[in-house]
Amino acid sequence: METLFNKNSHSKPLIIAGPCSIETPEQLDNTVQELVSQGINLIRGGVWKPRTRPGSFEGLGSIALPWIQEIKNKYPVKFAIEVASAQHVEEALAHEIDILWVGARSTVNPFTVQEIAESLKGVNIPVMIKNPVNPDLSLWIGAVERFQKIGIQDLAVIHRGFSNFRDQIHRNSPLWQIPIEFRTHFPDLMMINDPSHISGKRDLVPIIAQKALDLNFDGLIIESHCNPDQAWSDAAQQLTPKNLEFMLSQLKTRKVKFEAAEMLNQLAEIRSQIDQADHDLLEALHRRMQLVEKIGEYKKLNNVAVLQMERWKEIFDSRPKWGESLGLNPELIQEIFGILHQESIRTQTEILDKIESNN
Ligand SMILES: O=C(O)C(=O)C[C@]1(C(=O)O)C=C[C@@H](O)C=C1
Repeated sequence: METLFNKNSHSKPLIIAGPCSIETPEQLDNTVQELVSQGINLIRGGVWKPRTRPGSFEGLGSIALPWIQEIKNKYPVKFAIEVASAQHVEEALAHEIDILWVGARSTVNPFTVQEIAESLKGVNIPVMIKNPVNPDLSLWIGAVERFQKIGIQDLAVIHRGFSNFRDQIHRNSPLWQIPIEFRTHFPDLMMINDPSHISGKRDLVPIIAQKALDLNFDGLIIESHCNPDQAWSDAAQQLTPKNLEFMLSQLKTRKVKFEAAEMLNQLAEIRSQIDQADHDLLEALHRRMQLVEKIGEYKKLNNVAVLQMERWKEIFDSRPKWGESLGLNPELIQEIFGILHQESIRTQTEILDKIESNN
């Protein structure tokens, strides 16, 4: 079966672009015309828009669907929209929509995901699943599994970032470690980045998009509008098709792997040094834990509390400084020692409890 989301059939990142929301037939036509002239043939456009608060533009709904059909008759494009219910799916299929996506607010709800998946039983259509709004890897994995179980094979996922309370920079925090970990579970699934929703402002879009390519994402879904400042939704983050074209021309695509033999030799050499450094690190860690256990026994013998705030504070203050003088990021060192201290407490508590129960 021919699939759209096949990692091996795309040499360049897959680009999906289009307006946040479909507003008028003219806005849709003008935007698509410009995108097509740049060679973009996968178009996105919001029809039903789940908004955080009432009063924001929630999409035109069903009346926009025939406009999409007209656009598809006029231009050689495939069209993607968001669906959030079985009813949406039915209407989208009736209007020959080519690609569906499940939004971040739907992915959080297994009932909704299941409903959408079941409405697609026996249908051969590409589906993209956005990460849930909250940073919950299992929910994202679960959503993919629900579609796989129903038999949907042409699947991709979209990393659109996660809701946050105080991230001053991003609209949705990228928390890159989550999509990276996701990929360890589904290495063959295409992972598409959505720099528009992560950044929330157009100046930041290229930076996020480049970071995604540096991390080997397979594609980008980007909001583009013929007149972004007048957009009915997400005005601050949409790019004109011209700006999008410029941005795409500036992005550097990276090779997935080292290829040349000489590079591979050098890489193998440096990696073996890393192996040695990691080994040293683990031995040092082992030594530290043995000393911590020794103090644990001593604390038990003398009936002294596990937590020693003064000493801990001294460590917490000094280690980041030591690290910094070696050129290491002090915040990282603080985090590492925080984890080590938790482990010391756990180990020593175990020692104290164990000896006590033997008495
Ligand atoms: O110095 C001690 O008392 C220890 O047990 C070691 C250690 C540590 O991990 O460095 C562990 C627990 C204390 O709160 C302070 C420090």
